[in-house]
Amino acid sequence: MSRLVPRQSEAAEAVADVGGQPTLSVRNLSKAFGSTQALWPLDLDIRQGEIHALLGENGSGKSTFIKSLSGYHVADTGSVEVCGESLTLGSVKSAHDLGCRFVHQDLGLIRTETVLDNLCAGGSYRTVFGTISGRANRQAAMADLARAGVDIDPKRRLETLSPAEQTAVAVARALRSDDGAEPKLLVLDEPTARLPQKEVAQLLDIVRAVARAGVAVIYVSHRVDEVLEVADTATVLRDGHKVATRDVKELDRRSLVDLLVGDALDDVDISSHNAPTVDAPVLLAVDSLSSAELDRVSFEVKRGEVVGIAGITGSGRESILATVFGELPRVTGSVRVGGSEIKAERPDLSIKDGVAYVPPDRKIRGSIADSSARENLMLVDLTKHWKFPKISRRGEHAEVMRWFERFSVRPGDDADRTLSAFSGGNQQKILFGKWMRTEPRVLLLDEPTQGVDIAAKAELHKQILAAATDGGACAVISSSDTEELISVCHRILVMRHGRIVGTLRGKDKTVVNLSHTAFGTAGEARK
Ligand SMILES: Nc1ncnc2c1ncn2[C@@H]1O[C@H](COP(=O)(O)OP(=O)(O)OP(=O)(O)O)[C@@H](O)[C@H]1O
Repeated sequence: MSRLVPRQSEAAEAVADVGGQPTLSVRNLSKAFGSTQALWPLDLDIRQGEIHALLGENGSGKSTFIKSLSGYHVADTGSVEVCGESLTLGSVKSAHDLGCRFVHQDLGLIRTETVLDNLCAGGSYRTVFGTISGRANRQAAMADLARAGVDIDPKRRLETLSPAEQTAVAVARALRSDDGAEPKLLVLDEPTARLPQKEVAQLLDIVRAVARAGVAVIYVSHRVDEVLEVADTATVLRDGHKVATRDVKELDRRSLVDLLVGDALDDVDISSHNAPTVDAPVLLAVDSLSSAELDRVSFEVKRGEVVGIAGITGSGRESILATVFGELPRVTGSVRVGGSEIKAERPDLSIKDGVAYVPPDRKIRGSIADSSARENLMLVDLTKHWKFPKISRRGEHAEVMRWFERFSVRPGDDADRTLSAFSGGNQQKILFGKWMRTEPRVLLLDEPTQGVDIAAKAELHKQILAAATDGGACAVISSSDTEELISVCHRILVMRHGRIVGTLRGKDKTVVNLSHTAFGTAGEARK
């Protein structure tokens, strides 16, 4: 059994600076891409053992900053010191040698391998007299894992671990010091973006453990509440400028959101939107749908309704919408939209019947990264601008600009740049626009706001609600973000072991109820 090391006192208090020198000292660091100044000259100091949150709206420059630290980008100006030693800008090796470590959202682990093999990836096994020693490696692995605050058997296969534990393995691997380069700084890029709510607390414990071990942590996140809970300090970027660096003790949710958006934020609250009337027609009817991961799932969604799907990883939540859409194979069951049958494995026909599906892994399935934002937006339906014998570029451009404005895509004036040159959150907005322009009757949204900043998230939520309540459509949202489901959905279907085990609506839609139902600890589930 794995166990997470109990939470201790605040990290920053536990570790004193060595000789008063910051672990990370950044001066005047800047980076432009063509005419886009992604990062204006930036100064930043981070102490040993400090958890420093980095926040900012989509396209504010967070990734550019981190990639300039890691050596992936060559910064245009500035200098970086790690514990007083100069980093060679643009050199991945220099960043590593000085102790900078990076854990990205996709973790870069092999699910079918053991924890030990993942930790030793790249061949860094311990040897005794030239022979790989199982015992020495296991002991070293346990020590590495303890550094990330977990006690996991290194012989376990990675896929048997919870998502938070898998993140701990990625952190432990990043913090290995086999080659003699002691880790000093750990950069975590949105580590909780894909975690179910219940595991967020575990992940935050891992971050605290790392800081207690004396490593400075840069914690990139869009989640304000998490930042307030775990970070000692927060830096907010906006349009490539540093807006502020604050002691988190001086901040509350309101003041941090104000720093982020520079304006009052109008959060979405489902209670201000009418639920569909009892006699509203059923738009989506799923009947006894089974697949490799689903077990006789049935539900209906009425016109005007927004329904959420919750559940832990492996519950069926991740595959249900792709199966309904016809992208994943079905074993039995039927899906009907407004009376017509949606065939299995024929997403092309689903689209014709008015179904839109926004997949979670937009980089793989949702978009063509090398095509322009305009081409991606127009992809699903080019007929609107077809004027024999060619496409009207002017009409197309005008429509693209309208979508850019509606979703505040940044930069907002260049739809011809490739999609991959937009920040992650802006790519998601473009992808969302692509489907919204087909005016779907049924919107299937898988993790629709992952990586999207707080203001854009509120805007996307408004658009989803408007599409359902005013536009005569309905929406189903599958999300690991419990608060998103609670604030946007009229009712939430909770999945476990491939089945719907409970439905939460009204006052029952709480984080606690949701977790209990998802984990099967709520007694007899509500139906
Ligand atoms: N390789 C690139 N080529 C051109 N422009 C880029 C490139 N990478 C980033 N940009 C631009 O630099 C700006 C900052 O982007 P960056 O990815 O740093 O934002 P971010 O804060 O990480 O956003 P997100 O939260 O959406 O990931 C954006 O305007 C983006 O379009």
